[in-house]
Amino acid sequence: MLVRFTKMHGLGNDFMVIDAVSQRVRITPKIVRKLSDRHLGIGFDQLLLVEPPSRPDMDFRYRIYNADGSEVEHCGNGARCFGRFVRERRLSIKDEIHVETARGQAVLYLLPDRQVDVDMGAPELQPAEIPFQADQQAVTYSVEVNGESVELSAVSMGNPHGVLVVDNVDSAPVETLGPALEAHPRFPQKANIGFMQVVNRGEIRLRVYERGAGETLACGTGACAAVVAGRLRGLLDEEVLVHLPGGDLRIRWPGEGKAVRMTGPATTVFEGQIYL
Ligand SMILES: N[C@@H](CCC[C@H](N)C(=O)O)C(=O)O
Repeated sequence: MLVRFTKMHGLGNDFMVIDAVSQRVRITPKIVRKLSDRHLGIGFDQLLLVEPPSRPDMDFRYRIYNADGSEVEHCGNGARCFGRFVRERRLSIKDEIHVETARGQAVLYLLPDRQVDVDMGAPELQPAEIPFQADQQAVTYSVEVNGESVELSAVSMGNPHGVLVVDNVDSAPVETLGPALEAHPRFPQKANIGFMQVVNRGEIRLRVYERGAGETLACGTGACAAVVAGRLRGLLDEEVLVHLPGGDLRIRWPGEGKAVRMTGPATTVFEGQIYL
């Protein structure tokens, strides 16, 4: 089966995007792992599959697979690339696009200069919903890992995140604590782990060790989770500029029960065809 695809990225978090609206595609975890290989395949952090919606009030459904083949609930940078993709492939001419994800929905607003604004929905903070093992909801939790105790916030943006505050992201133990916390038993479905340095009340620096992909150049849901965690800890204002290794995202969160908004770029790199 010969399949057309587009290679895209959001601040260096890169994607293979496949139109499953106008072509037939069968994706399995094994195929995703093969395609994600940066030496033997296309190479990407996530594969995005654009499908017809299952509900009449939605424009599309979009499925997300991590490089390790696991299917996940949400992807912020992917949502922006998805928005540009449906416009560039003329699957939609709308500036406001409603999309179903594995655990909810997102609304995308296409802006000039390849910028996309995304309504990411309200964060979930109840431990059982994240999921995170704790007796009751708290702003931070002490977690034993690698023989030490770390303080983290647990937030779901549809997908699970743990967020640590560090003095300096450049020297943060992302390579050691990242994988250990990603697979920590208190995150029964694993988690994305963010390391946040607060620059001031309107600016943070962030590195994210992503579940199923390792450290990426940017993580959209990770940026939203970090701002939510920083706001809950009283460290940040409503609008925050998030500096990631691949570039900047603007995140806005008015507070509990309200949706998080994320604005940033989406870039097309090339188009191709591959036998699956
Ligand atoms: N890169 C993404 C998040 C992709 C999914 C994540 N690795 C997970 O397993 O939840 C983003 O930009 O949000």
